Amino acid sequence: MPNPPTPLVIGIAGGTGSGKTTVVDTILKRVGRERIACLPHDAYYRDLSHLPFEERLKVNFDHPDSLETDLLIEHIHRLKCWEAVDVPVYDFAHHTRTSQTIHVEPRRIILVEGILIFYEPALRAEFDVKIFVDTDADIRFIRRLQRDIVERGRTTESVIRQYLETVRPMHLEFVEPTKRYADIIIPEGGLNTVALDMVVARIEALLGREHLSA
Ligand SMILES: Nc1ncnc2c1ncn2[C@@H]1O[C@H](COP(=O)(O)OP(=O)(O)O)[C@@H](O)[C@H]1O
Ligand SMILES: O=c1ccn([C@@H]2O[C@H](COP(=O)(O)O)[C@@H](O)[C@H]2O)c(=O)[nH]1
Repeated sequence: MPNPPTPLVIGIAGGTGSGKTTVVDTILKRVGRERIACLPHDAYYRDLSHLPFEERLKVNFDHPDSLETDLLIEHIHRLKCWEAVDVPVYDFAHHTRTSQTIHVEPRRIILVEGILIFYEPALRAEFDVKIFVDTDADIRFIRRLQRDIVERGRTTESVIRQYLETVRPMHLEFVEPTKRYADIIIPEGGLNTVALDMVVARIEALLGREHLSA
């Protein structure tokens, strides 16, 4: 029996609200969920249940230290060795890790998504393909405002305050500069069908070649 091929690891970065999740969803739909293992960096936010709720609100969630990146790297290594992993489930309304996990089986393609995934060299080195979703800040802010109120239990005032105090300055310091590491930059995110056609075709070509040589 030949050894199974090492999975291909694709990183999808970009600012908050840029359309990363939409890009991931499109790839899952078009390539097939059964062929892809997904790891959102968001799931690896540190648990803040030891802090009173008021203190949690003061945390800078856009600084690289707020995420347990070592655990994400460990999970990528295990998936690359064809071992399953249990991914934490993060609660954005309470800023805590829940007691649940999501069991992720190893697949030929590993998709990793997050605002800061190209920042730390050790994580950046894991990616075979690096994609940056590039969307203007005003559009990203409007999308975030709508999403955080509907899905993350926030008020308009809290979204604006957080954006001005931490999200925007951290984006300029830690996210935007990592665009230079990208192999592919997708303007306007998940509905850019021309760019997504090219990414999907590349993945299909890789999987197809394996199928033919199997
Ligand atoms: N190209 C687009 N045009 C319009 N709305 C979009 C587009 N891409 C994403 N959205 C919407 O914007 C919001 C944020 O997108 P999402 O993919 O979750 O961004 P991210 O994962 O980068 O934070 C979602 O409500 C999504 O439906
Ligand atoms: O407890 C938390 C943890 C994170 N955030 C914010 O989430 C975004 C990243 O998620 P996207 O889906 O890429 O928007 C980041 O900007 C953090 O500020 C939070 O608000 N609360």
